[in-house]
This record gives sequence, C-alpha cells and structure tokens, in this order.
Amino acid sequence: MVKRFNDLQQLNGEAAELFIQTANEAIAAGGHFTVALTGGSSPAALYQLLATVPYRDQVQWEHVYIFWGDERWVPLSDDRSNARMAFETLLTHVPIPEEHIFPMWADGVSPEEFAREYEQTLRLHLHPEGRFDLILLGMGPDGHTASWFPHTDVLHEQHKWVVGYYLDAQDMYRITLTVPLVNRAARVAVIAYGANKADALYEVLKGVRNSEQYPAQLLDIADERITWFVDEAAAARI
Ligand SMILES: O=C(O)[C@H](O)[C@@H](O)[C@H](O)[C@H](O)COP(=O)(O)O
Repeated sequence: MVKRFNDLQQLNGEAAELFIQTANEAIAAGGHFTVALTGGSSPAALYQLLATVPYRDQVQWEHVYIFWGDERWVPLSDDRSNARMAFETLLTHVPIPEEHIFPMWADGVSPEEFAREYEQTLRLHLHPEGRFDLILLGMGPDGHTASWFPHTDVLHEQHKWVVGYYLDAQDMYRITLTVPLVNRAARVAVIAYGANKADALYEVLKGVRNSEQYPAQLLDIADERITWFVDEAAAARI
C-alpha cells in the first residue's frame, strides 16, 4: 500500500510506528526482531525519531537484531557508510547489544567473500526460509532500491541471499540483499520523498514493466506486506 503525507514529520512518525509495531509483534511471537536497515539520506530522520522518547522506550532493543539491506563497500569511518549513518542517528542512542548489530563491512576480505560470510550469518539468524521481520528500503531518483541498480546482474540473482559486486557507475563495490530474499520478508517499508523521486515512483508503481530500468519494480510482494511512505512531492504523478 501507498501512504501519502503532506508532512515529513507525520511520514516519519507513521514509519516509526510501523517499526515499533512490527518489532513488538515479532518479539511477542518469537522472542526477537530481525530488521534490515536502508542507507541513503531519507531514513536518517526516522532513525533519529526512533532514538528519541517516546519511540525509543517502545522497543525492547535487547531483542532486536540489526542488519543492512545494502552498503557501500567502505570502512565504517567513511562518511558514505550506511552503517555509520545508522550508528550516528540511532544505534549509539539505544540499548541494543553490540553483538546484535551486523554491519556490511569487514577489513581484509573481498566484497565477494564478505557477501558469502554475511549470507551465512543471515542463515543463523533468520527464520529457516530466510524471512526478515522487516526490511526498510529507500528508492533512488533512477528507480533503484537497495543496491539493485539499473542494468546490473544482481537484478537476476535468484539463489544467493547476499551479493557483493563492483558498481561501475559509482566506481565502488556494493553489498546487497538480493531480490528473492527481500521479497520473502514479512514486511517491507519503502521511504521515498522529494520531487526528485516523482518520475521514478510513477514508473515503479504505475509504469510499463521495465525492471531492468526501474529495479524497484522487482519489489514483487503482496500489497499488504509492503508499505510505501511517500510525500506529496514524490507522489505527484501517481
Ligand atoms: O546505499 C544506498 O544508497 C541506499 O541504500 C540506496 O538504495 C538508497 O536507499 C537510495 O539511493 C535512496 O537514497 P536517498 O534516500 O539518499 O535518496
């Protein structure tokens, strides 16, 4: 479903409520909550909100396990790191055990080998079939999500859960969860706001099927399991 907001504070408030509700349901049902965070700039305000009262006190952080949907292959100290942004806005401000946080970065290993190791870690923590309780995503102006960039091979990966690959367009390696793993999640929340997302949002939600060009079209899960949190500027064409 698509939730449209005039006000970003309200958008982030409702996204925070979804995070909290999903966490509490998962913890009540199975004792822990597995979530993959997104990077980019859009989720920063949501993460800051989750780190503040009253939201922060509504999550049993000791039962939360943090992964990432994708990452730029850079050290955690690099200001391009998605993990760094999450630590600065959320993870250092809530009582989550350090051993419950799994950044997509390691020194001294290739991105490809890291991806294989990260997949093994996921197999230890996710429900047997590899189902996250929640995956947070953003969407680029080009219609990419996670690190599913247009015309890349990762769009066609149907077996691996995690892939590390060199992204020519950005001259950097990326680590990303794959399409089948994301589409298996119990819930997905996509945060996309700003006028620069309007064309891509139209193509992804209403346009002709062209997932090579608009990879977020690959988010092919039942409507009640995915929520798009968009502002009116991004929703101008839908
Ligand atoms: O590593 C990344 O860049 C993100 O994971 C990426 O998929 C992001 O969600 C989109 O690029 C939107 O980014 P903005 O929120 O900054 O527009």
